[in-house]
Amino acid sequence: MPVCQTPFILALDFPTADKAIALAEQLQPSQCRLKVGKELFTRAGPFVVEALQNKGFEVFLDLKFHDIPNTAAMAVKAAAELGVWMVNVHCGGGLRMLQACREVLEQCAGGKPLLIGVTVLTSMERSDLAGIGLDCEPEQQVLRLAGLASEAGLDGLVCSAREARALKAAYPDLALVTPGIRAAACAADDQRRTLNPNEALAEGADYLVVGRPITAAENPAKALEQWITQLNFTDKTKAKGVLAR
Ligand SMILES: O=C(O)c1cc(=O)[nH]c(=O)n1[C@@H]1O[C@H](COP(=O)(O)O)[C@@H](O)[C@H]1O
Repeated sequence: MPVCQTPFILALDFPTADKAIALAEQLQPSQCRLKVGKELFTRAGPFVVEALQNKGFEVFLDLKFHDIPNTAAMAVKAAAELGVWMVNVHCGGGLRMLQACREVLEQCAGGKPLLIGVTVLTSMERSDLAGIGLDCEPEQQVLRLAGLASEAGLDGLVCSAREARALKAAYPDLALVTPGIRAAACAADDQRRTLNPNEALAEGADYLVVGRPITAAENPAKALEQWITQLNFTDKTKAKGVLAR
């Protein structure tokens, strides 16, 4: 049975380890997993990951590795050695990069992190894809990249919850990690493909990544509690083995 009892992953996009740890101290590992991303990790390094793990939290190391196969795979290995629960890589690195990342984990002794492929960032819409030479809807590109992730044997995908229904139909075994979660009253910020938490679960999302709507609240711990109370997730977590490690 996993420690965490909800699908929430809280994005700790803070400039210092002190701020991230201070918030974690107000939360329980049963309420959410914690995500350490580029800003916090670049400033605080592995120390902050270890500090959060020592408080009992499962950590998603969100560094979105995207490089030549060997470099990306060695970075994934380093993440595994930190004992993180989940790590992500960009599917845009291509099939050989994804395979190298999956293969390196097979050689790791001990607990392996879930290896998750980022498809199309939730901040992007059709016009952004046009700007990088892709003349298609985000969902088409997401499905194309999901095919690579599935072929490479990854555990899941980062996508918008808007694509979750189509992805679950095509790739039922892949866990869907969905950022861009916004309650009706929240600002979208730089997100473009958003959905509210209950809609996201109804569409098939397995994990809900939320940052600013909770971390920028006056009382983030209280805000998280409210988000949990308003969520219809009981049946889903009981039914789904995917929420276990
Ligand atoms: O991989 C991610 O976590 C991620 C992928 C993606 O497509 N979109 C996305 O927003 N994220 C991350 O999810 C978090 C969303 O934060 P908020 O927009 O503040 O809720 C940020 O830490 C992003 O880096």
